[in-house]
Amino acid sequence: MTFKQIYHFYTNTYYIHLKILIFVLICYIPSTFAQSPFLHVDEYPSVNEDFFRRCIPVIVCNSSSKYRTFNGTCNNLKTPSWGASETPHLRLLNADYSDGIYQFRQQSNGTPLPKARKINTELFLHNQWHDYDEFNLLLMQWGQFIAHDIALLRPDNSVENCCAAQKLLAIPPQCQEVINVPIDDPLYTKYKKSCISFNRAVTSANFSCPLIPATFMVEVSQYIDGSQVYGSSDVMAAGLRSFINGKLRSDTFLSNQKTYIEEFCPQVNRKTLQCETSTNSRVCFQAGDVRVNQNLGNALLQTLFLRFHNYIATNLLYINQFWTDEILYQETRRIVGAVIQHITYDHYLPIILGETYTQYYGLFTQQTIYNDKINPSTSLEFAVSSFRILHNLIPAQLNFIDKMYKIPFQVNLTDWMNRPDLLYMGQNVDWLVRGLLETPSREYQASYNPLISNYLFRFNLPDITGQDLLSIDIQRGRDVGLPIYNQVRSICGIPQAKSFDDLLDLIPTKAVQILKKLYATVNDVDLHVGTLLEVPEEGSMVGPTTRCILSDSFFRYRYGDRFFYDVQGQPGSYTSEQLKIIKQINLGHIICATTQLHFLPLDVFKSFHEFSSIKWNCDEHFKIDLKAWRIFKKPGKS
Ligand code: HEM
Ligand SMILES: [Ca+2]
Repeated sequence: MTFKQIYHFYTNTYYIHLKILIFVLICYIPSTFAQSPFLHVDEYPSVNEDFFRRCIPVIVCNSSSKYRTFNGTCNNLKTPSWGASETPHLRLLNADYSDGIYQFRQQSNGTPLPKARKINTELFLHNQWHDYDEFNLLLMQWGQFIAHDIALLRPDNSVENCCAAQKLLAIPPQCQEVINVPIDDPLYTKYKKSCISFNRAVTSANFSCPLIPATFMVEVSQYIDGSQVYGSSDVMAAGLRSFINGKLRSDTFLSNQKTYIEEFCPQVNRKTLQCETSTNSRVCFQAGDVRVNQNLGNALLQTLFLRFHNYIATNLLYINQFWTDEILYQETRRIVGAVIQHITYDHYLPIILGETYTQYYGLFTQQTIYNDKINPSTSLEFAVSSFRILHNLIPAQLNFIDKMYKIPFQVNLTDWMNRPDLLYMGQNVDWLVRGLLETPSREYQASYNPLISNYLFRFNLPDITGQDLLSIDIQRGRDVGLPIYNQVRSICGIPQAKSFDDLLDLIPTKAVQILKKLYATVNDVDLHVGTLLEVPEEGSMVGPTTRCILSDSFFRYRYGDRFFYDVQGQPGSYTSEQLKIIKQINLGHIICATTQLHFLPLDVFKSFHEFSSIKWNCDEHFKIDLKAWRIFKKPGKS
């Protein structure tokens, strides 16, 4: 072939067609992955079908409804209870119990598993710790806010102190697995503390539906739908509404400087929610999620979203004066839910999982095509381990930062649990928002901070030594019968380890040496322990097994949600103008709309660097224009 012929060959029409074909294939592959990701979502999960057969009442759906139900029913019209509150979790793998039903699993050689607290002190607690330069605490806090949208597994607290119950002749079943403290514990031994109270989680039996093996229930709507703001039942939602102009009930008062109105979640009697009652504190908020008061950062985001709802409702009324309270409330709720989804998928997940990976997996930048075969329920592997891995980002302290960017004070997160009083004082809401924006996050690493590893809930318990969140997470995994680490590796396409040394592909040598001492075999290592030790994947914050389980869940919450904000062809799907507005909104818009902060970085999850970052004016860069929601005609009039 002469050069001319070669040139001609490569430029002739066949070749151009070939190039088009290759181009189409390249474009098509990612969307194929979107339907069939690495962990094949339809292949593995099992849910106790008996629950659906025996214990779910008949649900009648209105398929033309524009709005979600509060409990999540009727999202999937073929199986209306999928993703609903008070339905079981998915299990990606079968329950692992020594009796196949409910008793904690044992090691392969028949001995008990190593103590959860011992695992923490030997493997994790004394690791050096460091902060991220790149991301701030708002990123961590967003994670918890989302966790409360999709997961709630309640401990059975009908016995208050399970440690005290150990002395009873017949130990109540929910107290049978307290966290025993080793005699040489570096902290608790000093206080003569030998037991951390642990209440096993409620099962379907507590919902009059006893099943085998133990079946655990998600008590909130499992879709990302803002249920932490609105509630997961009709009764709860009604209790939070003002029934005036679409707004939520709130407590308002004049700010310290008497220049603006401060708005907060309404208050309840301290004893009714999980607020701490022993001190003189007086504030206890009510919101769509019972954990609203759990820590200051979470109570802060709940406050901002209450304010954001009322801000949007007020603006919608302004442009559609004839809208009733019901329309204003429902349309606002849809916008708030859409914004929460948008921030989660377009801003949060790309940081946690990696931008390329989320794109590849269909979690980022793609249009959502709803698939009614995808079960949107929360998996136990996700809720009890993989998403909790990000507990390692929680800081020990929170900074309050004033207008002059000075830090008037700092608090230990663990000193203010279930006690949101501080938010109510002075300009603390604004100061804490600034604190979360300006403080670097704790870096993803193989440990939790020493305060939540030792002093969790210290003021909410009879003794001031507190609890250990990492031990609780490990123990909770055993409580719900999570599969072992090695098995989860395997469903994620990572080679199953035949010996401890095979773990060296993902886990550092020093940690593998300690695992060898703690566990009898590699097939005994807890999921939470193995995944917390994994070194993060390039470009992502988490290790490969965690990334696999997180992606599986966020894929379900998106493609299995008929009301996902960009799904087309459903009653009330958004117009392209409305979608454009939703996609412009980030957490910065919400902060600007709900606080007295006037300047923000464009990317609010990134740490601010004095010399290299720019702050942008709220009025110019974070405005929300709702004119795409303007209706020109009154409904019912032609
Ligand atoms: C801000 C400080 C936080 C504190 C003090 C905290 C504390 C807790 C506690 C006490 C539990 C219940 C443990 C049990 O009894 O089993 C829990 C559960 C959980 N946490 Fe956190 N957490 C925080 C932040 C986060 C973050 C940043 C994430 C994820 C990004 C997260 C994800 C979860 C998940 C998924 C659950 C299980 C929810 C359920 O199914 O009930 N948390 N957390
Ligand atoms: Ca929800």
